[in-house]
Amino acid sequence: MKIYNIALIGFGGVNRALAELIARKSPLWERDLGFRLNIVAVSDLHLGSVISPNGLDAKTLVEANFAKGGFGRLSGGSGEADNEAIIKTAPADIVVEATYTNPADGEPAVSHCRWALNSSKHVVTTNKGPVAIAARELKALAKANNVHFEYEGSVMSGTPVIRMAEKTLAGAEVKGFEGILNGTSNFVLCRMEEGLDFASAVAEAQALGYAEADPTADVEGFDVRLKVVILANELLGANLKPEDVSCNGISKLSPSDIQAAAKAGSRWKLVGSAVRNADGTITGSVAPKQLALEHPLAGVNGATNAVSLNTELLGPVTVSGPGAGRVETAYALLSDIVAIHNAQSANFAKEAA
Ligand SMILES: NC(=O)C1=CN([C@@H]2O[C@H](COP(=O)(O)OP(=O)(O)OC[C@H]3O[C@@H](n4cnc5c(N)ncnc54)[C@H](O)[C@@H]3O)[C@@H](O)[C@H]2O)C=CC1
Ligand SMILES: N[C@@H](CC=O)C(=O)O
Repeated sequence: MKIYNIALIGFGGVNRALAELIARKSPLWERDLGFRLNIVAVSDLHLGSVISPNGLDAKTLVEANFAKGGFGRLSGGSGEADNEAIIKTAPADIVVEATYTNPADGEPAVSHCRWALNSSKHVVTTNKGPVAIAARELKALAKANNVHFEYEGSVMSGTPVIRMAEKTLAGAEVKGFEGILNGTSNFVLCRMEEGLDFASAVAEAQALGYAEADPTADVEGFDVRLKVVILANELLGANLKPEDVSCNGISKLSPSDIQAAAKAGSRWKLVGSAVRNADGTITGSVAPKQLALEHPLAGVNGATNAVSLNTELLGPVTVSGPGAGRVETAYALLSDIVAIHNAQSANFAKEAA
């Protein structure tokens, strides 16, 4: 049985959900996926850090109600989050980066990824900052160190988009895309259609684990802008930076705008898109759009996301599924680890042949 030692950087909603899944699903994963995940270190700004070379019990980690600095009470623990030491020295095969997304410069997560890759540890992350801002550098670093940098959860949480488009649609020639790429803002728009006020709808999205640490990123479109950059760079071969993508959010939409759209047989949606122009340049944008009810994105509700990829050979291909949520996003981390495991198993098989 293959065992992957993992270090969790950030122990908020997503990484905690991954630990919960490890506690509940390990026997199933051993049987169906052929590996076991062993948590050897955790570091969190609020809780501190802990290394345990033999592994920490996932159930205990999740169930213990740690106070601020609480990891300091554990054997091998400290009340401070010493991310750099944890990432560089913990006996981990895989670093799971799920600290907060910084839309400005991606830090400190970019550094977390660099430290891990330079220590020849694989990185799986749901953090959009390092992917949107430093993917080229981090992919090159991963290649140089013969490890993987995987980030399926950075767009549409656990719903497969990046790997699906790259692997399953290889050769179909993606020319552009448009989608609903933020669960919080879509949830807020839907709740406002039901009569809730903006602030209460945002508070609900926070309670459900959909929103960013600072929900301004959700409602002002900054989060979608990062996702447009990620998809454009991955699927269209662009080299966009966040500041290249025009960005408007939903915070200026009033309840009367929303009611007026309903009367006119349409709905407001926050749409992220990118297109390859005739001269080969790529243009990306984020903007609220009033979509007729017949539009394929108009019926997408709550924290569900959807993206239509416009391909040369198939026309539009639309993927829809959860765009946010703790367990849904933890699943993306598992899917990244499965991808690493499958690639490694294929390599071993090739070497053995
Ligand atoms: N929750 C969701 O639905 C989704 C989240 N993501 C991304 O996944 C990441 C994690 O999301 P959540 O767990 O929901 O966020 P969260 O806010 O619940 O947890 C983040 C955790 O990271 C810790 N943290 C912050 N800065 C740190 C640092 N410098 N060092 C160590 N720990 C630090 C915080 O104390 C907190 O416990 C974020 O980047 C988010 O944008 C991506 C897709 C969906
Ligand atoms: N806050 C984000 C989480 C996923 O990226 C969202 O609401 O979509």
